[in-house]
Amino acid sequence: MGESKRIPVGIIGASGYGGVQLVKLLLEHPNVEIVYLGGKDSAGKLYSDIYPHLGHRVNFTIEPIDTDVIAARCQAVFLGLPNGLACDLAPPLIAKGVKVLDLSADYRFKDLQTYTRWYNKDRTDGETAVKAVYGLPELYREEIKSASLVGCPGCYPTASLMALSPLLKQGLIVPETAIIDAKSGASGGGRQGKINLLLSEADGSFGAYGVAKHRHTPEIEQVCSELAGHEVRVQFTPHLIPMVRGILATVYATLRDPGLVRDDILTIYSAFYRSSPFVKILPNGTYPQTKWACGTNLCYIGIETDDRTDRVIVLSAIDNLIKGQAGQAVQCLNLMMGWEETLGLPQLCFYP
Ligand SMILES: NC(=O)C1=CN([C@@H]2O[C@H](COP(=O)(O)OP(=O)(O)OC[C@H]3O[C@@H](n4cnc5c(N)ncnc54)[C@H](OP(=O)(O)O)[C@@H]3O)[C@@H](O)[C@H]2O)C=CC1
Ligand SMILES: CC(=O)N[C@@H](CCC(=O)OP(=O)(O)O)C(=O)O
Repeated sequence: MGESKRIPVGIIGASGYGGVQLVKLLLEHPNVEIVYLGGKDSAGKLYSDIYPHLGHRVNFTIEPIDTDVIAARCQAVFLGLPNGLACDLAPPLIAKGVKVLDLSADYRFKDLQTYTRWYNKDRTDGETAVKAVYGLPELYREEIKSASLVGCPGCYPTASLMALSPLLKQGLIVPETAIIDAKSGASGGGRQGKINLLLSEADGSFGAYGVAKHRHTPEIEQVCSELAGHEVRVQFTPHLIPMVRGILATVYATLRDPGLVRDDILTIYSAFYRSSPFVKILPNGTYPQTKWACGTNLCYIGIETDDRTDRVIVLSAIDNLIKGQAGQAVQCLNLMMGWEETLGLPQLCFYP
């Protein structure tokens, strides 16, 4: 595709971590051209003043958010905003024919009452929300291809669901026994001044938060229930780990058939993800490290069984800002535009 065929795209929330990942990925994407960067407090600022390391590649000024201007300029727009804002912006954009990829939780839920309960915001955009597709290509690839509005999954749900989905879809586990123990780097909290993310709080320490009440729980349960064919409750515990990026999710569940061994499950996972270019199933006895996924759109999965406890243990590692956020959104855009799913998305990490 030549330069003139690039589609014009915008990024709202460009000054945030999701925004800057998108800028990097889209600058290197052969089929898009960034034509609009939007924000609130950052409006009027030169992008290179916020991110001087990009000064040699970008000459943008962040603009105030104006849906008429966005619709006039952009064919697709990424919303990288705090929860509760996209649901006001997406309806006018969708009505004007712009494809919307939302990185927040606003369009992840089928049942808006569940959203309101967990996110404490009433919704009046039901007509728009009903069009939204959950942006996990490994599960909803066909639906994403024809979507105009994609609610990209949270970082923890991405890591958790990549590990759990084959087990639930194939009925291999007792669903209610699933326990997800996940660890995230600090960039998962965004580019804001939060006390728990300060170096002096987070460095050299490691702890859980949101135990039995993290807002990603209902999102994970929504998809698990769909896969299992009945309502499923999971136990999800997130932890903040003193590193910048990456999530490792360790999932434990009781096998329905205790005779199932690791090799059988590896075969099932390989078949389940055979058309998913970003999923790497690790061979026997290899367990993923977050470092392998960092900077890439990959999800590494390792599997073990324990014949003493009749449990399966599945580990998945992603980069929370790429496969867990901006990269996944670009993967969805590729599908929505009918392009190769892997276009413009890194598959080799910066190592060590
Ligand atoms: N970080 C992660 O690992 C992941 C995050 N997400 C989700 O993606 C979204 C973006 O996250 P992240 O990039 O980390 O967030 P950041 O905190 O890094 O950035 C938030 C952005 O939102 C803009 N913003 C904040 N308030 C407003 C407002 N009232 N009106 C307009 N713009 C506003 C800010 O722009 P300005 O400075 O101009 O005000 C900033 O660019 C969130 O919904 C988050 O939950 C999803 C998956 C993973
Ligand atoms: C380490 C850290 O703080 N992580 C964030 C996850 C961010 C995310 O994915 O949130 P959304 O669902 O709102 O998009 C958290 O637990 O709140």
